[in-house]
This record gives sequence, C-alpha cells and structure tokens, in this order.
Amino acid sequence: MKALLPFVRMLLAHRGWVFAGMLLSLLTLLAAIGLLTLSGWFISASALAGVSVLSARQFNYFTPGAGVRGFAIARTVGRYFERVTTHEATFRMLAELRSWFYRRLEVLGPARLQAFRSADLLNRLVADINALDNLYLRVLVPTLVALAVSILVVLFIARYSPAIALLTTVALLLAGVLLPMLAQYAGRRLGRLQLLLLSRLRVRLLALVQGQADLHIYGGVDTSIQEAQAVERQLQRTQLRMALISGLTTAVLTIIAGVAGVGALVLGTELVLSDVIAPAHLAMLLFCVLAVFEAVAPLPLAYQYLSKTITAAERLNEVSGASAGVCYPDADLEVPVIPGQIMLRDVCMRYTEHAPLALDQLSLSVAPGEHVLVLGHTGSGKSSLINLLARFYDPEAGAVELSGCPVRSYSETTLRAQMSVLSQPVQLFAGSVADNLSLALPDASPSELLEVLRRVCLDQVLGDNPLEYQIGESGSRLSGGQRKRLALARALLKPSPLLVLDEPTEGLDAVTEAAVIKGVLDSCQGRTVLMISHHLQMANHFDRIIVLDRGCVIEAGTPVELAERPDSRYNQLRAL
Ligand SMILES: Nc1ncnc2c1ncn2[C@@H]1O[C@H](COP(=O)(O)OP(=O)(O)OP(=O)(O)O)[C@@H](O)[C@H]1O
Repeated sequence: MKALLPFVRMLLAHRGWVFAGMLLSLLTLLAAIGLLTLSGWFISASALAGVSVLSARQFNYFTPGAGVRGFAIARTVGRYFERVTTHEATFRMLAELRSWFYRRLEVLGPARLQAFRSADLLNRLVADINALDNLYLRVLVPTLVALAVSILVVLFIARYSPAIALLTTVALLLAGVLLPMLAQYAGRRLGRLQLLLLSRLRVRLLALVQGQADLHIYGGVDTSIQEAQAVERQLQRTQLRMALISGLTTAVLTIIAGVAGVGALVLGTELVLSDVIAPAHLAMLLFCVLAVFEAVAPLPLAYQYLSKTITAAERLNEVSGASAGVCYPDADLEVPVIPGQIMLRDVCMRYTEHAPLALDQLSLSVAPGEHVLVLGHTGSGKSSLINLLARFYDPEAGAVELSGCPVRSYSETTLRAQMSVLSQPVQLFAGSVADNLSLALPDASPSELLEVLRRVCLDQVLGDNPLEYQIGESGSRLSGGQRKRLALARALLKPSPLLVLDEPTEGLDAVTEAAVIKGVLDSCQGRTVLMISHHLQMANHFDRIIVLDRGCVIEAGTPVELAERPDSRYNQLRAL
C-alpha cells in the first residue's frame, strides 16, 4: 500500500477534478438510490390510494412523479458528468505520471538504465502507468463514495426501522468490507503475476519481432514462438482464475443483497402489521435496501485487482527511486573558458562496482582545434573515454576537464552544447533524412543540410531529393555504412567546439572512408576532433595519434613521430 502514496499525492495535484469527480459520483449514486426508493413508495402508495375513489382523488401524484423524474434525470446527467470528471482527473494524472517517469528515466542516464531491458522500461512507461488508473477510478472514488452513501442510507432507513438499518449495516459490511478483503487476498498473488507475465510476454514478443532476421538464420524462430506461447498460456490461466474469483464475488454479493432484501421484507412486514410503519413504506425500504448495494458492488473487483495496481506502482517506484548515475548542477558552477579543450588526469573508471577497470590511470590532453585519432585493440577503453567526456558515467578517481573546467561543474545543457557525439551504435529515427539532420540544428537551411550530406558522401546516393528520402524504422531503408554516415552528418551539423566520433567509418570501403574522413576534417578546421577508429589508412591526416591499451594511454605523438619509432604499437597496428 505504501507504494501507492506517491501516486495519491500526484492525484492531489489535480484536487479540483478529483473532488468534483467524487462529488458527482456521490450525487449520481444517491440519485439512483433515491429513484428506486421513491419509485417503490410511489408505486405501492398509488396502488393503495386506488382502493377507494376518495383516497384516489386525495392522493398527490404530481410531487412524487416529479421527484421520480428529477432523480432519473439527475442520475443520467450525473453519470455523464461523473464519467467525464473522473476520467479527466485520471488522464491528467496519467499524463503527468508519464512525463514524470520519463524525466526520472532521463536523469538515470545510461549508467543506471543498463540494469533494465528497454522493452521492460517501455512496459513500465505504458502498461504499468495505465494500471494505475485503477487507483482513483476503481479504488479511491468507489470506496469513499460507498462509505458516504452507506452511512446516509443507513441513517435514512433507521428513521423508519432501526432493525432494518442494523440488518443493512451488517450486509453492507459483509459485501463492502469483508468481500473486498477476501477478493484482495484471493487475487493478491494472481494480480501481481498477471502484471509480471504481461511484461514478460511483451519483452519476448519485442525480441521476437526485432530479432526476426537472426532467429530465421539460426533457426530459433520456433523456440522463441513456443517460449512466447508458454508465457501467454500462463497469462491466460491467471486471467481465467481472476475471472473465476470475480464471478464468485459477484455471486456472493448478489446473495448478500438478496438475503438483506428478504430480511428487510420480513422485518418490514412485521412493522406494517404492528402499525409501526405505513404499508407504502415497506416497498420504499425494500427498494432502498436493494439499491444501496449498487454502492458497494464495484469494490470486490477493484480490491481483487489492487495487487496489480500495487505491483505496477512498485515497478515504477523501483525505477524512479533509483539513484541517478550522474548528477548535474541545476546551473553552471563554471563557464567554459577554453572551448574544445580536453584534459584527463589519472582517470580510473569502471562500469559496475565489481567490474574490472575500463580506464586505468588514464591521462590525456587535447588542445582546442586539434584533430586526434584514438587507436587501440578492441576492449582497450576507447568508447569508455567517450562515455566519460559525455558524462554518461563518472570516474571513480582522477579529473575530467572539458573546455577548461571540470565536466562536473557544467549543467547538462552547457555540457551537451560543448560537444557533438557520434556513438556506437547509432540511433536514427523513422522519417526523412532532413528530419534526422534537423535534430542537431533545427534552423538549418536545406543548403546547409545538403552541404553536410556532401561532406559525408551521401548527397548523391539517396535519389534526386536526398533530404526527403524516408529512411524507415531506425534507418532500415539505409545500408549500414549509409546509416553511419547520416549519423555522422548529424554530428557534424551540431555547432559545438568538440566533435567526438566513435568509429564513424565502420562498414565503409577504403575509397569512401578516405573521402568521408577528408570531408569531416576539412569541415572541422578550428574544431577539436577526437576520432576513434580501427582503420589507419587516413592516420596521416590527423595532428596526433593516441594509442590505448587496457584502459590507459601507451603512446601519443604525431603520425610521423610514431611511425619513426620502430617498435611502436602504432607501427605494429599498421603492419597488421
Ligand atoms: N556498459 C558496459 N558495462 C560493463 N562493462 C562494459 C560496458 N561497456 C564496456 N565495458 C567493458 O569496458 C571495457 C572497455 O570497453 P570499451 O567499449 O571502452 O572498449 P573499446 O576500446 O571501445 O572496444 P571496441 O573497439 O570493441 O569498441 C571492456 O572490457 C568492456 O567489456
């Protein structure tokens, strides 16, 4: 239950809608009960009035008739506005919840998010948040309204018969308290399981769809489908059991209401026979007792699914409560003084607490405007260097400075403005080439976009109008090399003093690679470029080369200097 508290607080931010919804629910329910109660009295009183001509003439048909009509209209109109207001309150809360959750995800950054699978995060963002609509619509409003209506109706009945009022109270406690408690107990494990199975099913289906090509190649399609079907069957079994519980509670509730009605009829008949109440009041009380169960009827189902709502809340709290991998100051503590400069001193970094060091006492200095090529075997820490500069991770020791100040002193906006990053793997969005490029520079003119495409040799290969070329989901209508180059063009377009490129020419033939690197370096005069690559054919075009091994710099110098050292790692790499 504690897991729900943050969300109740979030609901209170929309207290106008929340309380209006509750009030309208209360009035609608009272109108529905009033309609049945008054109708019961009116029908029997009219029948009795018709016994003699005199009483028929004296009986006032108009006032109760108007009352019945008034209750009927109030119930219909009230139901409409109640639905509008309660749903408005819920949707407002869900919308706020979604952006709140997304902001929490953003703060966590890659360092923390790698603990979650992306399909599972999507499931939390969509399905778990949707499951929380149960909280207000099906738990909070019906519970409070049922409590208020029950008290009012029992007080009304007590004016005519304390015995019937007592009987109604006991029946309401059974149907509105004990039955929901039992339903919650019965659905506790199943509701939780249902939510987790649904999440598991989505994760499996997404893997099945995304990995279709590889699964076909390696013959894993049937196994994956069978695994997804197994989860689905399990899910269906839980749904069936939940449906059985709902059916059972509905039946028990109907029996309780029926028994209460029969009891009220027996007690009321005795009161009529002993002239304590008028005969017309008997029908009125009977209808009133039966109608009040409408207030408690939704509760067993709501509480049966409460564990599902609580589990959804726990899953959201698990992500939102995770400590941020990296914390940014709200405002800059220092402003960039030497744009494009990089300085790392004795930096140690690891991805998780017990993982080996990915960077080990690494020191490095890059001057503004310098073009540096970073080489090293796979796993030597090249991408980790980018992760540090972009502050996706923080070092456990040492200092990282960018543009003359520690990276920790910049707000996230300032830090992002300092550098443009082409990371691995690249992320493209469904849409046109222009849509993807404009992300980096929304005001860029078509000629600027074409120019940057030219720099990466993409202007001639995507038809007559390359800017409008639709690249498909994640760039599926592009080749691997084209995808990389489009992402490279986007990185080039961002007007930042530092450009960090992680293997931008991967997948390109030697001729295109040479043209692309030349295009990039020519367009980056005055900008610092830090480029990671396994390819050395264009190494001479860089001002300096840095070679990493096991997380630290083992060689640094101009291409000529390193080439002159016979036993340099650079020469060994060139010889491969
Ligand atoms: N997200 C991660 N979580 C845990 N360990 C990681 C993560 N990313 C990299 N590593 C580990 O950190 C070390 C350095 O990896 P890094 O990606 O920096 O190497 P790299 O030089 O860029 O390799 P490559 O040339 O293959 O891209 C490796 O041992 C790797 O297994």
